[in-house]
Amino acid sequence: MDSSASGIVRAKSEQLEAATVMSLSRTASAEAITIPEINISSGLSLPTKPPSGGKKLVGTSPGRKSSNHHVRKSRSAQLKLDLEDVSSGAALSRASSASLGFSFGFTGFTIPLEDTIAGLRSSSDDENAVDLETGEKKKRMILEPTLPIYLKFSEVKYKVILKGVTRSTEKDILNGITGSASPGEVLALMGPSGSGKTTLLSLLGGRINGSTVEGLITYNDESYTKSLKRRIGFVTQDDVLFAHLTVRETLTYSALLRLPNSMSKQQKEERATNVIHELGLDRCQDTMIGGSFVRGVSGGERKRVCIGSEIIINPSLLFLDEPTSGLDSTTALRIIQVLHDIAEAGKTVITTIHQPSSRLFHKFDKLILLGKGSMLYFGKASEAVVYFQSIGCSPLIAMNPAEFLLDLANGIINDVSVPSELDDKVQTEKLGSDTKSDKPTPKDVHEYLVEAYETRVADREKKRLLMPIPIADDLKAKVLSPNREWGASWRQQYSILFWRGLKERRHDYMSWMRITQVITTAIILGLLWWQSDSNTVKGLQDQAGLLFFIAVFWGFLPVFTAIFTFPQERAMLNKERAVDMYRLSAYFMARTTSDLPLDLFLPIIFLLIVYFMAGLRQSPEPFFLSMLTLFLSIVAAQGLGLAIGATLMDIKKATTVASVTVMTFMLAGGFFVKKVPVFISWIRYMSFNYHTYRLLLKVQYGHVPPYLNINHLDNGVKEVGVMIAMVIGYRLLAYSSLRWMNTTKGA
Ligand SMILES: Nc1ncnc2c1ncn2[C@@H]1O[C@H](COP(=O)(O)OP(=O)(O)OP(=O)(O)O)[C@@H](O)[C@H]1O
Repeated sequence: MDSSASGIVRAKSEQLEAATVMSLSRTASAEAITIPEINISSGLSLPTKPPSGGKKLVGTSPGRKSSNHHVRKSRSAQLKLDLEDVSSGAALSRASSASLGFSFGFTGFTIPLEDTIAGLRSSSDDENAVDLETGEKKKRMILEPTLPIYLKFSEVKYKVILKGVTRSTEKDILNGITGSASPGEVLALMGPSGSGKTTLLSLLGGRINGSTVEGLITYNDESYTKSLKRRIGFVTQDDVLFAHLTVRETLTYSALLRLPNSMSKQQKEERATNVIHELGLDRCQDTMIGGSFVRGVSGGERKRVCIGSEIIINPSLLFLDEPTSGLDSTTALRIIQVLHDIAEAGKTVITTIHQPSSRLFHKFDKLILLGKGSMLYFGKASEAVVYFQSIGCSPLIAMNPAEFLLDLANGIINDVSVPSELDDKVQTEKLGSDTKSDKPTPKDVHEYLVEAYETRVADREKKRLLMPIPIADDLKAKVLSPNREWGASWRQQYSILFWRGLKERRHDYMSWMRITQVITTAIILGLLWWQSDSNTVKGLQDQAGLLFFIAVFWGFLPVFTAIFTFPQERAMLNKERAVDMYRLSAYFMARTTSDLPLDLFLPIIFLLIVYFMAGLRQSPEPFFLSMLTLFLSIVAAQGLGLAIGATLMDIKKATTVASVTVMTFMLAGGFFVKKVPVFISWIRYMSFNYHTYRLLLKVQYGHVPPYLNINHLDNGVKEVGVMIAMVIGYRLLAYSSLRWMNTTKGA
């Protein structure tokens, strides 16, 4: 047997082991809940869904002929294992290691990227899978190995402190939530609006921390570390995407920034293409995402793009906040099917869901039902109804299970039988009160359900969670790595973000409104000061007025353009920084420099028009020096706008502060008032209008005529020095504000 053939055999046999761990993890999860009265799950059982069964987006793993064989083998292997085998940890640990040596496609195990891959690919009869939607053959997605992550959480409590005018109050959001999710499973968090689903999801995803969080959340029995960010995908409820990028551009930039440096640019782009195929986005790949003012892709497609941006990194843990809200049931089912397939590929998937249809509901492996921040149920989704029946709550009419559970969580029991315990309690309470009705109130129902869960299930679950994860120490250690890893180098991040910024704002750059505004102003100024004469006192005073206006105009415009920069991108910045997509410094530099080309192009047109129409000093030197002075003024003013925007992060507040500031700077600029009281005269040194005006005067006239009543002007170096200090200082302030915002968010 040659080496490549032996590689294939080795890889295939390990693949079988890996398939076995998937079955095992499902089996382990299948025993999640055992209720004293009725045995909801019976220890080791067959997985609720076969590892490669069900409808898939694409066909199965390489060597489809052998895939059934694998499944059969893994199932029979699984049947042979008894409970000791599972809990001894050896089997899981071994199989987990094997799974690490393998890559997962969404639809099953695939081959490792290295060594044996070439041989296997050529021998595979299923390299191209069939898209269920179009029926077309397409290349299968190949992902690098995934670290299986077991998520456990015990007694998780969370409260917020609400600051009132006179005193602060505490509000309990979560009251001791316990549960777990294993690789290969989809755990759904369900409950009425405001029950704490998003909060729990954020806590589990490491997005909320602080002193108001209690309880234990572990990942392979280890606490959260920042290195986990690269193994976690988090799809937020709001689809935060750039409106003017296409679907392909969005996913490609995500791949370029987030995938490890060890992959080439081409491989990263290929990954983006694969994700597009996997999520059925081929038809809209060149369509803009769109937003409030731009028509773009549909809601379902947007959601899939968001999911794609997260699964592109091949995460071990995938969190999704209401991925189906606002979608029709078919699109919702399709998205849940995608999640199902992702889980089958060895990931742990946790999703919040509002009101799933029954078809959707049956796609979940495990379920947590929350009511007012308390646990009402944790266990297999398929057994939730049986559990509630066991505690005396049964639907009286045929109902979607999700609807039944949500009614219970809301305390609505119109079409639900009431347990005798609850009835007795209501009757007893009624005796002592005139107002109490016969029917249990939502509060009564909630208390009964919480108590039932506490007494019948909670302790058992908590004990179960204390058992260590049967996984090898070296795999656990991978979760522990304290180092942050960046997908791309600083230089690459800068360049990707720079070009992404240019693409996203290409429409702004070509904004005819802005160009027209500048050209029209220039022409009006040119006409008003048409061929002005600087040889007379009146003419010179007029020209000085023009120069001051130019200084003010190119001070105002950049400030009011720049204040929007960071507040507008705040959501995106938070989202991307939360997953360590790039360094803040790379983003800051890229964001502030990608606007410069247009910001420096417009004043050239402006000055060309005004300068010659108004008849300013006609020689190249003063023209270019005036141009440089304007550039300096623009970059300094931009810095002020960026600093105000980044510090306040609120467009309304920023606009108010900016207007007061620029007005003060304008008045202190030295044109309107020459004799300023000493105690406030320092203010002019902070005004870029003042320095720009003085430089423009110097460039035009060499010296300043005494009747202009301007302080002594030397060679202008001082003014240039102060402006350069402003360029740097304001930007440093803006950067520090962004960093502070980021730190306080705990990202
Ligand atoms: N920082 C906070 N300050 C005040 N209240 C908060 C805060 N965070 C969460 N809450 C409150 O906690 C409760 C749970 O919020 P959460 O967003 O987790 O609910 P949810 O179940 O996801 O709701 P929905 O389905 O409507 O999204 C709500 O009543 C919410 O108002």
